[in-house]
Amino acid sequence: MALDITRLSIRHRGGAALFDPLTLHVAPGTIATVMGPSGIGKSTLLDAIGGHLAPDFALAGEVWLNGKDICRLRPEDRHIGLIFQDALLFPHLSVADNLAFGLPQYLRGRTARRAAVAAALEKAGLAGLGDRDPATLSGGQKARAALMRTLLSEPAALLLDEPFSKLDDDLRTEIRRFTFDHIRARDIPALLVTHDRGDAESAGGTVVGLGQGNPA
Ligand SMILES: Nc1ncnc2c1ncn2[C@@H]1O[C@H](COP(=O)(O)OP(=O)(O)OP(=O)(O)O)[C@@H](O)[C@H]1O
Repeated sequence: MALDITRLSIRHRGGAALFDPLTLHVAPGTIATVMGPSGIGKSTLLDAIGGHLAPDFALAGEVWLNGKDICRLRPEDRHIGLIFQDALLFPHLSVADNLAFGLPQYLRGRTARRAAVAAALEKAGLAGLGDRDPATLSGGQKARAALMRTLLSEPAALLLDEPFSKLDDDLRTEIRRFTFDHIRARDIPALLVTHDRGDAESAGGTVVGLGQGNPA
């Protein structure tokens, strides 16, 4: 299923629009990149699509996913996965339990759930590390675990907010390839916010620049 954004704009209540209306088609298995100056509203755009827009912002336009306009749906009904700059793993859960947290409710039975987590750990190069405390993982291992947890929830689309910006150069290239390969393999649309040209080139999809004051 594609992600279709139609004339989306966000306004601070009582203020001007953050950026010119955005229209963007993101095909399944492709990664579109959103760039633009600091403060233009890139993270706020992802908040709006994910359903986490702060109440002091107002939204206009449409976001279509799975054949419906998701703008009025609760965040949990949108089935959108989020990946942030910090690999957000729960510190009080083991690595395996972190991944299990992403599993869909319909997957019943301890054996099936364990098998799904083991397969994901293996894919992420984390086999044997399931019992670890997340704090003992390296930066790259944390990033791969966080991605796997999100993918296990079977998102219909993925939003990535500067996901590689805290990784050093070698790791950045590796984790970027790992992340993009998995998105393509899942055949879901993804939207990437980044300041890095290399990220945008590696994503290989449409690149849009958010701007202000251009005629629509
Ligand atoms: N909760 C909030 N209430 C009021 N203004 C906010 C709130 N959150 C963000 N803003 C403002 O909204 C604008 C957009 O912020 P946002 O974080 O989306 O920008 P960005 O393009 O992601 O920036 P950066 O590239 O620096 O991360 C900024 O001017 C910011 O100060």
